[in-house]
Amino acid sequence: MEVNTTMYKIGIVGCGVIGSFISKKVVDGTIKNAKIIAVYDRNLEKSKKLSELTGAKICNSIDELVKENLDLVVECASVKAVEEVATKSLINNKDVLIMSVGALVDKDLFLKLKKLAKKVSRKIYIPSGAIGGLDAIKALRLGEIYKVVLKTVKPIKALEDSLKNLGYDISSIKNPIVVFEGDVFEAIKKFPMNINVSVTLSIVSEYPAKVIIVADPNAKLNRHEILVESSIGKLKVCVENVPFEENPKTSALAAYSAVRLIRDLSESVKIGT
Ligand SMILES: NC(=O)C1=CN([C@@H]2O[C@H](COP(=O)(O)OP(=O)(O)OC[C@H]3O[C@@H](n4cnc5c(N)ncnc54)[C@H](OP(=O)(O)O)[C@@H]3O)[C@@H](O)[C@H]2O)C=CC1
Ligand SMILES: O=C([O-])CC(=O)C(=O)O
Repeated sequence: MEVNTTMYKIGIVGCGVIGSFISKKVVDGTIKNAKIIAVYDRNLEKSKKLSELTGAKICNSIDELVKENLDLVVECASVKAVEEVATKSLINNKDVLIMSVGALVDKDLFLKLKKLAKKVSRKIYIPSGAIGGLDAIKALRLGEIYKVVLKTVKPIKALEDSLKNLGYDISSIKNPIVVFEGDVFEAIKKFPMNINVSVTLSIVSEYPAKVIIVADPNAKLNRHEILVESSIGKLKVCVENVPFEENPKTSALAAYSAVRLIRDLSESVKIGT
């Protein structure tokens, strides 16, 4: 089914669990005809580790990485990194895949990047990440959408950093509690490492999601329950994701979805919406 047999040159910004997972899948051939050419992380040790695995050049800045001969830059660093990574990638004539989708809750930034991508004829890829059902929501969007709700239930350790920042006493949480209920704008501000999916959902539905976050001391999985109501029909999707051991904030599905997206770039058959 492959049509493009030229080598796809990839740069990675953020050498944490997602960056490492994508790199492993390039090295083991799951993503075919691709090579990791350059890596950058603010933590040099993590860059070195990925460089050892892939043979990629270690870059010392985003500026250095985007000057390399690349087809695609994969941002898997942080919400704060997105504007710089995406802007510089596009200006330097590279496609960009954004994992820290939360940054795009800023509509001005989203529209600015979209306009820039069009101007330079490059693409911005936003994977489904840790959720499912985006294919159906894209179609529902052609009707009228009037409700979008995301209820996320995560183990305490997945939410720990954000909860501490918000002043929660983690040790006192003995039963599942709602730690957030509000709109997508507030959700990503308070939980920037945990709820990127709410922004993906809002972008695809073009409707600001209502978000509920539950911290569950008994949970082992990251659960995302999605409800979309529209004039075309109702969609309910629930995913129960295995978290990464090395970073329990992140579901394995998020990394797999990026791997699948990159792999499918060279497929001639496209399935879903
Ligand atoms: N779209 C989705 O569905 C999902 C998105 N995500 C998001 O994807 C991103 C990557 O996730 P994950 O791999 O689990 O995260 P990790 O924390 O495992 O890795 C991120 C790496 O990027 C580094 N980093 C952060 N900011 C910068 C920067 N400005 N410049 C260079 N390096 C930087 C971090 O360094 P340091 O350790 O110093 O912070 C860390 O080494 C996160 O933003 C996460 O929230 C995660 C899950 C699902
Ligand atoms: O991996 C997940 O379950 C979701 C996540 O962290 C995010 O959306 O930021």
